[in-house]
Amino acid sequence: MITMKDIVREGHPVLTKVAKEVELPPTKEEKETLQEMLQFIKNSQDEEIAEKYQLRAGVGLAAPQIGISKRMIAIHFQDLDEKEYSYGLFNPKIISHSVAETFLSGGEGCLSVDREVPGYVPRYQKITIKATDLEGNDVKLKLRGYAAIVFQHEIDHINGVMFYDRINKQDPFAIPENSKPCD
Ligand SMILES: O=C(O)C[C@@H](Cc1ccccc1)[C@H](O)SCc1ccccc1
Ligand code: NI
Repeated sequence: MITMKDIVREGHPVLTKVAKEVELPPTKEEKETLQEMLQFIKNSQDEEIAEKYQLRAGVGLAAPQIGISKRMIAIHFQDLDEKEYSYGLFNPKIISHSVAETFLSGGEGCLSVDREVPGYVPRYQKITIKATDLEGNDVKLKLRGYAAIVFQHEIDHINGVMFYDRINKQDPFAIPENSKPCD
């Protein structure tokens, strides 16, 4: 079972490397790892389990965050319309995106960053991604708003990009052109 001791923290080189494509079909071990990543996110949202194992709540996790430099991400959350997103994905890729941008007015956090980093993180408002899921199916997801933000945060991780890399250094709260807050 993955717990916080398995989460790599900022400063570790694996977080700023571009992770390797997973050769498909994935090995049994790669599938098990991705399943464990998804289970960690679900556990982190379960009050009792999170309390018992002192898990920090998360909605996504990328393999580099557990020290594995492979293109695998796990995402689990319900958006405000109660739509559930629960995916373990191999080799996710953004194949198209809007010009328009968005951001969370409260900024972003990260399970690998044990500090507050204030500022808006500009993200695309809409994205289309393709990937392979845990059952080996090709998936194509059209995402917008908060879901688009979560998936972009996790895809950044497999490209070695941390959320604070995207914050405007001169003015962290500058509102990017052609953007609107997501919340
Ligand atoms: O570190 C991670 O990759 C998990 C992040 C993902 C994330 C952060 C900010 C915005 C979108 C996605 C964690 O989920 S950070 C903690 C958290 C928990 C619940 C809701 C939002 C963020
Ligand atoms: Ni993160």
